[in-house]
Amino acid sequence: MEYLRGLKENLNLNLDLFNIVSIIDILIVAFVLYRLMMLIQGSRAVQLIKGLAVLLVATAVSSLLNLNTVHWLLRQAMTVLVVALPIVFQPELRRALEKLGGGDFFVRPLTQMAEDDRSALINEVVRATQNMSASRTGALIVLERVTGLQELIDTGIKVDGLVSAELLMNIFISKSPLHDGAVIIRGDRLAAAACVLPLSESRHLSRELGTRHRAAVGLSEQSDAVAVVVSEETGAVSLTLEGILYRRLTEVELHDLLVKFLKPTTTRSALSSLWQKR
Ligand SMILES: Nc1ncnc2c1ncn2[C@@H]1O[C@H](COP(=O)(O)OP(=O)(O)OP(=O)(O)O)[C@@H](O)[C@H]1O
Repeated sequence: MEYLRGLKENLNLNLDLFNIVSIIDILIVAFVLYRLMMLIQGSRAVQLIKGLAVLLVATAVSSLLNLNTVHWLLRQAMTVLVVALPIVFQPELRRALEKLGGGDFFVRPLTQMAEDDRSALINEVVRATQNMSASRTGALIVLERVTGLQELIDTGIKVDGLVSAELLMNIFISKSPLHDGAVIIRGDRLAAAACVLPLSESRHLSRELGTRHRAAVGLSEQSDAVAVVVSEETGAVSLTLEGILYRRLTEVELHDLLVKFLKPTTTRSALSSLWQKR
């Protein structure tokens, strides 16, 4: 009897411990996995993970159906892949480790920032845009949402400064060495300037639009980022999202679109966009 009571108490204690420790454990793993997915999104690694998932499922199915030869072949392929992966993805791995060490891993995406901070950032972008529009200063400002833009950030020059209208205007002044190309904003930081974006090949774009606008549309076709363009020729302000170009925006229209498009994403929509075709 005594023994049974002791066993029960022991079990209860272990169950209590299991609950708290397991929940913390699961939360940590979920957070790390989520951040890892955000990190690799938009990079070549996404395609690779999809390929690996297919291979894993095929291996499991072949084992279940006793397809011995197919199963053996798939297992050999997996072994070769595991050895080849660190070599092929060496740049991505290095970047991920650098990010982890540099603290970028924990940068809060724009869409998940506190509302006041996001609203302050939008105001700075709108203020810079209006000033540059009035002075006909060409500009291309990219705001990262869920898709990681690390590969594009790497094409430019690292800035890593707090976003302000003054900083943006300073970068795009025509004599500035950083004025050519795009700036990319990640969270509340201006990550890099002079970045090269992919050009859109769309035939639906007006002929009067040059490469600055094509670059903004191109980026928005390949990622979920928002890009704001100020035309050097006309001072007109445009915004792109998902391949759509919103042209000749007033200050209020630009502000409202930014508020709308940068509103917080749910984890579900973030994850579903991770698996969208690029
Ligand atoms: N692939 C690119 N990525 C980022 N920026 C680019 C890219 N291609 C061009 N640009 C920027 O666009 C500028 C050239 O703009 P261009 O006059 O061709 O475009 P536009 O759409 O007509 O704009 P604007 O109305 O300002 O003249 C370049 O100096 C450069 O700063």
